[in-house]
Amino acid sequence: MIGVTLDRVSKTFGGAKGVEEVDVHINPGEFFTFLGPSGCGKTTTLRMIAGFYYPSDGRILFGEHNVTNMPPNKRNTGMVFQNYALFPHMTVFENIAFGLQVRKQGKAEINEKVTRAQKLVHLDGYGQRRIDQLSGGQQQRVALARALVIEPNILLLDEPLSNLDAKLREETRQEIKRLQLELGITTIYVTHDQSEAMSMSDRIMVMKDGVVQQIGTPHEIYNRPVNRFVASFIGESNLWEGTVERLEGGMVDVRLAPDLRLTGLAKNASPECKLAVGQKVTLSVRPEAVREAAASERGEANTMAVKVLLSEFTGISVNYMAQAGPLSVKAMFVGQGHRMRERDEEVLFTVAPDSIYFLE
Ligand SMILES: Nc1ncnc2c1ncn2[C@@H]1O[C@H](COP(=O)(O)OP(=O)(O)OP(=O)(O)O)[C@@H](O)[C@H]1O
Repeated sequence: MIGVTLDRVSKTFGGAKGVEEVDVHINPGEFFTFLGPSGCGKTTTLRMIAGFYYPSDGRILFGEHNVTNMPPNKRNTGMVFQNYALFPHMTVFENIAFGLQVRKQGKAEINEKVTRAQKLVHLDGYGQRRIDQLSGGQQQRVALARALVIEPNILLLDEPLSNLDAKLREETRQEIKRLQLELGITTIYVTHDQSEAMSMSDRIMVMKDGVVQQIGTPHEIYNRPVNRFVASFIGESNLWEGTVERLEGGMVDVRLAPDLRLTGLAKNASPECKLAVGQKVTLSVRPEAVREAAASERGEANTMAVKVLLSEFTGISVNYMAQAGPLSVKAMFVGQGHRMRERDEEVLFTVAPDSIYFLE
């Protein structure tokens, strides 16, 4: 198992910015994801690791080994592309065997390795099928087997699930995770789908406009986003703007409207957010952190009277869009105990101080 280091790696395309100074170390055996919207630079970064692009600046290391200018076929990476890039008129066996034949391995060895790879992705017995006789999910597994059969040091996956329907996507994502845990292979995964990133990754690198925004575990990124972009891109969040009114004993009071003030903990602030009296800040509150308050809690700190604009039942939760004065409030109640409120009903909502996160 080896790790991957990107040492201030940049890529420009004829003067246009691709990615800027990506600086990260991916640990041996780690499942690491590049996450961000279209055009943020995740594919460009992956392609530099594969060797399809060379960086304009910076260094790429596999373990201690500098591979910055090494051609792709010397890097021993296995790659799965969004469109799989399989040979449609060839059989499953021939597709999986291709990389081994290029490496001039013996027939018996190829047979054995391909059979093992087919088993690994649950395609035993499919060797003689042609690719165009397979479902999308099966094709995806052929692409995975083809990447793994060469026993790569690093597995690179570029949006491998985006051509699958929702149910198959879910199954295949568990399948990829199972394989990765079984093989313990260092894996770099590219996606724009935050739920995919959250459920599969050891760590995530969130990117925007070619620039890394945050690197952390799913838990850190979800609970301690560094800025508004990360907070709104990863899951849902209420983002409320206000002014710090009081800062005392580790507590922060923020005025959001003439008759609405919320109190949070000063320690729950992103590194970029400097809390000071008079300072404008953004409060990030996850919908599932909003709770319904009892009538007896009216007037207490952090309790707000809201008017329901929209309520929906999803099977798992009841979701609300509501209004508290000028503030839009998204809330989510999970579980059976909640009585669903109708449009225009007045309800009391409350937010625990420790579930408020302060952003710049
Ligand atoms: N070969 C290229 N020539 C010129 N510009 C490029 C090239 N490849 C990427 N870019 C530019 O670099 C930036 C990053 O693109 P990249 O494909 O890495 O983004 P991405 O996050 O993978 O997006 P997507 O999910 O749409 O593939 C974009 O502005 C893109 O237009």
